[in-house]
Amino acid sequence: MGTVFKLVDFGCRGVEGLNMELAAGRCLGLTGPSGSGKSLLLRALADLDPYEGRMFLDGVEAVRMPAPQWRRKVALLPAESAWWHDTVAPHFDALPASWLEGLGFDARAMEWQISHLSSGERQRLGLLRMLAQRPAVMLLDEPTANLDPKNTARVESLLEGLRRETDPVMIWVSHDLDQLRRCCDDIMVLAHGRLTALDEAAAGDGGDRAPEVPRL
Ligand SMILES: Nc1ncnc2c1ncn2[C@@H]1O[C@H](COP(=O)(O)OP(=O)(O)OP(=O)(O)O)[C@@H](O)[C@H]1O
Repeated sequence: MGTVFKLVDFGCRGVEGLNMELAAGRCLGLTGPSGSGKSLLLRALADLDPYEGRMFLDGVEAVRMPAPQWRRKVALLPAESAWWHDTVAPHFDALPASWLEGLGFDARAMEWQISHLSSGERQRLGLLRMLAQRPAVMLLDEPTANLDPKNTARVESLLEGLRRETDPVMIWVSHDLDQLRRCCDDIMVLAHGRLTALDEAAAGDGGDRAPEVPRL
């Protein structure tokens, strides 16, 4: 299977010189100290913030695609999702009932007032809204940060099922290393403007060496 998502000399606020290839179906875990730039990196990958260098999806460079089209394909789940209608339903064109149930909702959730949602409900519905776009690349910014263990398990299970069915690329930001070990193929640490494999970072082996180019 060919490369799906590729970064060449990619840089944004806080990260530079990033070269990476993520094949379809791969999930990259991304962790690092608070304020190290993980959210900013995801925003740049979604073409929501300025970046340097080049990024490609299935060989098509981002600059060759209208930004809204890129963002539908390379979709960001932000830590705080934005809502613009009064109720849930108008934010969705179509949503499989199994996904709704998988995250612990029933059809009545579609009628709920946005202003009445708990932070965990917003987070889970925000994830469903992103998934409903059927993106090729999912940029998940702490997707279970507001959730209890039961709902965390629901989210992990739904995403694992989708990985098996539709082969998206995922970049999953979290401070929970156990979660990243459960859900991701590889884990990298963002610190001081560079990405390092978790094992290397843990061994304090980063030194001044340039990080390996991950081909995942
Ligand atoms: N629009 C902005 N302009 C300037 N600086 C910003 C902007 N947004 C965030 N920052 C700063 O950039 C740094 C990285 O922020 P970012 O939100 O990416 O961190 P993070 O690694 O996701 O942190 P956390 O783990 O706490 O969520 C922080 O110091 C933050 O204050």
